[in-house]
Amino acid sequence: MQRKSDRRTTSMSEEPTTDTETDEATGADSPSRDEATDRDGSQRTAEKGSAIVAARAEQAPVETAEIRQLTEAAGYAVVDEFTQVRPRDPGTNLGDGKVAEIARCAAATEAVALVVDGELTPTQTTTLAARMPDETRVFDRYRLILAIFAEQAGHRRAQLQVELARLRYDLPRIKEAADEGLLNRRTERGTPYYDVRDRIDRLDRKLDELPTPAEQFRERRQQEGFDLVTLAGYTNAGKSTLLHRLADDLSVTNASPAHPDETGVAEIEDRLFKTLETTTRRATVEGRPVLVTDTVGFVQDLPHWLVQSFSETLSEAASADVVVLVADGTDPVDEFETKLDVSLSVLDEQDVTRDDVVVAVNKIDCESAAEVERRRRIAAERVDSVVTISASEGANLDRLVDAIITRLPSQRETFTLSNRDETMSLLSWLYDHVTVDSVEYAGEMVVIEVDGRPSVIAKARARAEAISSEGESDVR
Ligand SMILES: Nc1nc2c(ncn2[C@@H]2O[C@H](COP(=O)(O)OP(=O)(O)OP(=O)(O)O)[C@@H](O)[C@H]2O)c(=O)[nH]1
Ligand SMILES: [Mg+2]
Repeated sequence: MQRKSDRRTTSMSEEPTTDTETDEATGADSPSRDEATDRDGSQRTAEKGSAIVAARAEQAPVETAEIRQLTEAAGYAVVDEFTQVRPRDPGTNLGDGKVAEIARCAAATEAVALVVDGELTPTQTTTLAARMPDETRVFDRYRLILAIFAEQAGHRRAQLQVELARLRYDLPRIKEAADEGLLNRRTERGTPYYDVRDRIDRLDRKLDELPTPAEQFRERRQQEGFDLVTLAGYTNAGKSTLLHRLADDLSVTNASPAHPDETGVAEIEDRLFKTLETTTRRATVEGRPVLVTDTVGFVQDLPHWLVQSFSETLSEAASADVVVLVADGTDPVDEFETKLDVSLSVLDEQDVTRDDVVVAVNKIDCESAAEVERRRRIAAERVDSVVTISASEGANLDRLVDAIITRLPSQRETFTLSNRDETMSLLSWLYDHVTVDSVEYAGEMVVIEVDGRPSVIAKARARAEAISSEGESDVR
C-alpha cells in the first residue's frame, strides 16, 4: 500500500459542529393542499401549502426535478408544474399566455407560492406577483434557496451568513430598481440601497469578529493526532448516510453530546439541504481515530455569491486530509458528469488537491452493474481514486476505507521493547491511535509494527524511548 508522507493541513475556520434540525415536515408531490405523501408512503404535512413550479428553457428538455425538490425542501407541496421552451420574455420571463395559464391554476389550487426556476429581475417579480391571485407569492430559484437556508440556520453564525447572502442578493436588485427610477436616489443614508449596503458592511465585520472556536478545535484535533476526513458532494447524494456508516457511535444524539466538537447526528432524509451546518463524528479506520465531517450539500447552479457566503463550511474540505466526494450513482449519466465537474471545480477553488479526493459513487444498490461501471469510468477519468458503494446497504465500505487510509499522512515504525507492563500499556495505547500491523513475541522482547499519523508516531516513539531508558530495551 502506498502511503503519503506527512504534509500540511492548514487550520481554517468552520461552523460550530452541531446539526440544527428544525425537523419540520415537508411535502412531496400531491394534489392535496396540505398533505403530501412521502416516498415511503407516509403522510406528512406540507406546512406551507401548495406551490406551482414553472421552468423555461431555450431548448428542450426543460428539467423540473431539481426545482420541484427545492420547493418541497422549502416546505411546499408541488401541485402542478408548467414548462415552456422559448427565449426569455423581458416582462414576465415566462410569456403572457403561460402566465395567464399559471394564474388560473394558482386560483384553482389555492397555491400560496409560484416558484420560477432561474433568476427573476425585480420588475419581473413584481409583474408576476400582480398577475397572480393575492395569496400567491412569487419566488425565483435563489430566493427559494435562501428561504430554505434561513429556516435551517440555527447558529448565530449561520443566521448571519444567511442574512448576508440574502442582502447580497438584494443589493443589485435594489440598485436596478433605483436605476429604473422606482427609487429616488441610492447613495444617501435612509435610502434602501444605502441601508442594505451599510447592513452588509456591518454583517461582514460582525462575522469577522465572531469567534470561531472550531478553528481552535481543529488545531487541537490535529495536535491530538486525529486524521480529518470531509464528506462533500451534492445535496441528497448520501453524505449523511455515509457518515452514519463510518461513525463509531451511532447512538450519539444532540441531547447527549459526547464532546462539544462532536455533537449532533447528521440527519438523513430524502430532502435537500438537510444538513446545513457541519456535523463531525469520530470514526475508527484500521485502528486510527478519524474525525469525519459532513458538509452542506452543493446544489446545481449555486450562484457564486451564495457559495461565497457558505465558503466557511466548504473550507472544511480544504483542511481535511482526505475529501470523500459522494456522487449520486442514480443520477442520469449527463447529470452525474456535470455534477461531478461542478463539485471538483468547487473543491479546486478550495485548494483541495485531486490526490486528496476519493470519489464515492453511491447508491449502487439501485443500478445495474453496467450503469454503475459507466459512472465509475466517468469519475475515473477525473480522479484516480474511485470507489462504488452503497452507503445505505454498507456495500464496499471496506474499499472506501482502504482508499481513505492510503491517502492519510502516514509513517511506519517498528518498536522492539522488553515484555513488561509499560510495554503492554503502550501497546494498548497504540491500538487506540494507530494501525497496529503486527505484534510478535520473541523471547523477552516484543516487536510491534505500526502505521500512523507522523505526529502520533512521534509521541509513541517518545513513550517507547522512556520505556527503553528505564530498562535495557532497544528501540529502533
Ligand atoms: N438506495 C440508496 N439510497 C441511499 C443510499 N445512500 C443514501 N440514500 C438515500 O438518499 C437520500 C439522501 O441521503 P442523505 O444521506 O441525507 O444525503 P446528504 O448528501 O446528506 O444530503 P444533504 O444533507 O441534503 O446534503 C436518503 O433518502 C437516503 O436514504 C444508498 O446507498 N442507496
Ligand atoms: Mg446531509
